[in-house]
Amino acid sequence: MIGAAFRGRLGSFDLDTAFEVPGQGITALFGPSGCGKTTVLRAIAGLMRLPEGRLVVNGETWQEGRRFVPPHRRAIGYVFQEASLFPHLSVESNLRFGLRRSRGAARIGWDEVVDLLGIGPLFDRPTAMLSGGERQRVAIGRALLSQPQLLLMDEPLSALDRFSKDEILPYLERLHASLSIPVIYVSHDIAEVERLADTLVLMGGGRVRAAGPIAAMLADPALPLIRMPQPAAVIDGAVVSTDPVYGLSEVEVPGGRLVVPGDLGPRGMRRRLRIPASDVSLGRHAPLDTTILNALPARIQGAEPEPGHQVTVRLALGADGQGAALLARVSRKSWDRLNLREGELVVARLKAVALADPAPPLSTRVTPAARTATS
Ligand SMILES: Nc1ncnc2c1ncn2[C@@H]1O[C@H](COP(=O)(O)OP(=O)(O)OP(=O)(O)O)[C@@H](O)[C@H]1O
Repeated sequence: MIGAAFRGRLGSFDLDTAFEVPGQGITALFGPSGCGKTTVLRAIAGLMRLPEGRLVVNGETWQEGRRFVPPHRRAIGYVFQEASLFPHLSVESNLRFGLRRSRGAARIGWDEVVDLLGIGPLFDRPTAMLSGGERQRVAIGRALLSQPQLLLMDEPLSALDRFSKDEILPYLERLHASLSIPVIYVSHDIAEVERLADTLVLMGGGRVRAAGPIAAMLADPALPLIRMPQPAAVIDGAVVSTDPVYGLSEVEVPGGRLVVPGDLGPRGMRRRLRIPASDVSLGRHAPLDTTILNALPARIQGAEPEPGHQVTVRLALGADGQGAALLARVSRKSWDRLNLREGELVVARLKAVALADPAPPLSTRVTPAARTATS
C-alpha cells in the first residue's frame, strides 16, 4: 500500500491531497495542467518538503510529523519528461551509473532490464545519437537499475512525437507485466492512462477528486471522465482460445466472453480491452442476423444525459449485472423508444472491441491488419 498526504502553499497555489493506492501496479496521477501532479510527485521523491506531509510506501514511512527521509535515502527511480542522460557517456556507462546508485536489495538484474527495454543494441552509442524514444528507454533502464522500491514517471512520453510514443508504449507494458515494482505515473493524456494504469488518482485544483481502480473510475457518474468527448470502458481479461482460421481470439472478462481480432497470445494471458461507448448499441433481444460478433447480456446501472440529444448508459456485463463495467452512448430517441430503465436486462452489442494496447507484448506481436477493431 502507498499512502500519501501533502498539504501546503506554493506561491498562490494551494495543495491539499491525500490518497491511498495499492503498493503494486501502475497508478496514474491524472488531471489538467497545473493541478499539482508534478508537485505531488516531487513531494513523494522528497525533492520538495511540504509543511504537512505523510508518506508510507509498502510499510516504510518516508515522511510523518518531524520524520523526513532525505531524497537520497529513498529507494526511488525518477524518470522525467526529457531523459536527462549524461551526454559525455555511452548508453552502457549511463546504465552502469544507475547500477552504482543502487540502494538496498537487488530487485531487478542487468540482463532483465536490458532485455525488457531492448537496449542491448544501443550500448556503444553516444547518447547524442539516440532518438527520443531510445533516450527514454535508456533513462527508464538507468532508473530501474538503481533498484528502486518505487518508480516515479513524470509524463515520460509527453516530449515524444506520436511515432516514438507508439514505439515506447509496448516496452512500458512489458515492464508492467514483468516487474513488481510499483509505478506512479503522471499524465494528462487519457489514452495513455487507459492503456497503462491499474489505479487512477484524479486530481483537480490541488485536490484529489477521487482515486480507485481505472475501470470503475472511467464509468463513475460522479466523475467528469464519463463526460469526455469519447468515453470508453477498459476491461481486463484472460485469453481463452485463438482461432487462426478467422484471426480471432476469445477473451474471458468478468460477466462474459468477448471475441477480439488478432492472435492475443497463449491461453491465460492477461490482456486489456478498450470499448468506446460510441461502439456499443443496446437491444432488448439478441440480434438474429448481424455481422456483430459480440452481443452480451448486461444490466443497466444508470444513464447520464449528454448534450446533443445523447445518453451515456452505464452497464454491468452479465445477466446478474455483476460483471465488468461497460458504457454505451446512444441517442435519446432510441433510449426513449426502447423505454429502457435502470436495472433492466438488455443485450449489449459491441461493434468494436480493440486491444487497449494495440501493440501487444513484443513476444506476441500480431500483424498490423489484425490490430484494427472489427464488427
Ligand atoms: N516552487 C513553486 N513555487 C510557486 N509555485 C509553484 C511551485 N511549484 C509549482 N508551483 C505552482 O503549483 C501549481 C501546480 O504545478 P504542477 O507542476 O504540480 O502542476 P501539474 O499538474 O504537474 O501541471 P503540468 O501538467 O502542466 O505539468 C502551478 O500553478 C505551479 O505554478
